[in-house]
Amino acid sequence: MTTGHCQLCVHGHSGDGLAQYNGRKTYKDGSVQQLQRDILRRHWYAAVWALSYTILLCLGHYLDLSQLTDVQLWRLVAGYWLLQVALLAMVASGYSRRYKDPSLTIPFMLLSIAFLSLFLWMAPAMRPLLVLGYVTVLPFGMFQLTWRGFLAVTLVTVACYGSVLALLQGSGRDFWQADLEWLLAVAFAASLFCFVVVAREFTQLRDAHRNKNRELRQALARIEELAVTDELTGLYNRRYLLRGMEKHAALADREGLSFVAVFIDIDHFKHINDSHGHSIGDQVLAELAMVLRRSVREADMASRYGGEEFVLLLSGVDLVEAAPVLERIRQVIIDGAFSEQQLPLTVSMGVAQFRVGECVEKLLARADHLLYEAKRRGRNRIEMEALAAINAAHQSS
Ligand SMILES: Nc1nc2c(ncn2[C@@H]2O[C@H](COP(=O)(O)OP(=O)(O)OP(=O)(O)O)[C@@H](O)[C@H]2O)c(=O)[nH]1
Repeated sequence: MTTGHCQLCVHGHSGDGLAQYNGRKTYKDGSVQQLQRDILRRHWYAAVWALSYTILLCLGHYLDLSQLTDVQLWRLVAGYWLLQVALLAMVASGYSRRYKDPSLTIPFMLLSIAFLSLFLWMAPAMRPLLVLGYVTVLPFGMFQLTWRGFLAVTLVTVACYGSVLALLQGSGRDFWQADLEWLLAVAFAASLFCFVVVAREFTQLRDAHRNKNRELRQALARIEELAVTDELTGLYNRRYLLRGMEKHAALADREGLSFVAVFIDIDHFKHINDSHGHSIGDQVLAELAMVLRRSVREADMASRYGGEEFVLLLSGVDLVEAAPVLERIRQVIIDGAFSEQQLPLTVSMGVAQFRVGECVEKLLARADHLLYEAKRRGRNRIEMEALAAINAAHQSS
C-alpha cells in the first residue's frame, strides 16, 4: 500500500529546549545523560590513575621502601578503595545529583590527598613518588571546580604535605634531611600554585565557552520555536502542522489510529478589518487562536493555516467523537466577545477524517471543500463528511 505521504514529507523536528540537570546544570535535552557520561568518563580516568598509583605504592612497599606492616598497608589500601567505590557508586547511580556538584570532585580529590598524606606519614621514604601523586590529583579538578575551589584544594594539599613533614621532623627519623625536605616542600608548594594560575585561566576559558554554548542553545531554541509557530497567534504554522499530520498519517497507516482534520474560517472577517481596522482584526485572530488552543488536547494540534484560516488536528478520534468537541468550540466562539471592541464572532468548519493510505493533502482538500460547503450553506455551521463515505473508503483500502 502506498500512502502518498512523500510529497509533504519534512524532516523530524526536535523542539527541545534546555534540560535541567537537577535544576543546576543546563544541557540541551537528552544531554543530561551526556553530562552524566562526561562525568563518569573522567571518573574512570581518575580511577585508573588511582589504581596505578595504588599498585606502585604496594610495589614500593614490597621493595622495602615503607615502614608499614603488610596489615597496615592492606588496611590503608582497603579503606581508600572502599571510599573510592562508594563515591563512584554515588555518581554512577545518579544519587550525587542532589548535591551542588554532582561529580563530587572535591570529595574525590580530598580522599586521594588524605590517602597520599597518610602514606607519606607511614612510608616517608617514598616521598618522591607521593609528591608526584599529589601533583597528578590536581588536574582532575580543572573540569569541574571554580578556580577558588581549585585554590582551596591546593591549600589543603600544601597544608597536608607541610603538616606531615613537620610531624616527620618531630619524629626524628634518621633519613631526614630537614633543609632539603623543606626546600623541596617550598618548591612543591610553588609548583602547585603555578597550577592554580593555570587553572584560573583554564576555568575562565571554560566558563566563557559554557556561557557561549548556553547563549547558542537559547538562540537555537528560539529559532526552532519561530520555525514552527505563527508569530501573531502563537499557534503552530502550516509547515509544522503538515509535519504533524504526516506523522499522524504514518501512525494511522501502521496502527489504525484515526484522526480528524478541521478547517476553521472566521465568517465575514473582511468586514471586521474594514470596519475596525487591521490591528483589531489581529487581536481577533490572536484571541480566537487562544480559544482554539485551549479547546484541544495536548496530543492535538491547533495551527494557523494562513490569513483567517485555522486547522485543527484532532488526534485519536473519529468524526462521531469529534462532533461534540467542535460543536462546543463553535458555541464558545458564539458566546465570546473578541478584541478590545468586544466583537461577536462566528466561524464555519469543514471536517474530514483521515482515510488509511491517503495523502494528507487529500485529507486537507476534503476538509477545505467541506468548509466551502459550510460557507455556502449560510456560515456559522459545521460540515462533516458522511460517515458512510468513510466506512466505504476504509473497506476498499
Ligand atoms: N487583521 C488581519 N487580517 C487578515 C490577516 N490575514 C488575512 N486577513 C484578512 O482576512 C480577510 C479574509 O477575507 P475573505 O477571504 O474575503 O473572507 P471573509 O470576509 O472572512 O468572508 P467569508 O470567509 O466568506 O465568511 C481579508 O480581509 C484579509 O485581509 C491578518 O493576519 N490580520
